[in-house]
Amino acid sequence: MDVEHTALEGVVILTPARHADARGFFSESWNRARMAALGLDHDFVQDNHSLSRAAGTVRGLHFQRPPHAQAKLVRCGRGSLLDIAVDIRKGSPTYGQWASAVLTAENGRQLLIPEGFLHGFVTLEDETEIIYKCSDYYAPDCDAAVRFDDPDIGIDWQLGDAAPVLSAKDAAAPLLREIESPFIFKGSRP
Ligand SMILES: Cc1cn([C@H]2C[C@H](O)[C@@H](COP(=O)(O)OP(=O)(O)O[C@H]3O[C@H](C)C(=O)[C@H](O)[C@H]3O)O2)c(=O)[nH]c1=O
Repeated sequence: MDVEHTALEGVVILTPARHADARGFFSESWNRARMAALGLDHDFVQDNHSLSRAAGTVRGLHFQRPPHAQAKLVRCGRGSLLDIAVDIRKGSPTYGQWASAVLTAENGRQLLIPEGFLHGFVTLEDETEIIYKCSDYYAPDCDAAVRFDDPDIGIDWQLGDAAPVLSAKDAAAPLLREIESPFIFKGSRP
């Protein structure tokens, strides 16, 4: 499996091996022992899968507050998307900074996002499906969001002049500076 680190500590781009043959390919999209051997283990308990019909759909920037904070392992099942992580760990040297990866059904790339980060994505083509593992269960009372277009974060969503397809919840989300992040930076991983 190929492992590519990003500017955000703990946010990692993974590309599992694909075994191609005349029928197509086979890939172990997640192997807990292999992730543990890389020091990237998380106790995932829930798989999510969503379909976005139109290119230019933005979902995010979301997180769940403790005690139900979630690490996520994100991949694209159909189409293509730009996946985004934003560091909101207070005291982090990269607080408010973002990292991205283009995930497509073709490239098989995945983005690992630890607890303490916002997650969002924009679809790059119609009929895009995202599939991702979460390290805690859905907890609506802990569900939280930050504006996708927060100028202090300054994400390039590659939308050009087009307005995104956005949920009412996401359109009404606060700016990062308007929330109190519940996450504290604990220094580099051991
Ligand atoms: C997240 C979630 C949602 N739902 C229900 C609640 C709503 O009835 C419906 C749509 O929920 P929402 O509009 O929050 O879905 P997204 O906008 O795709 O939100 C997700 O998108 C960003 C990118 C994420 O990383 C999070 O997993 C999550 O916030 O699914 C569930 O039943 N279980 C769940 O785990």
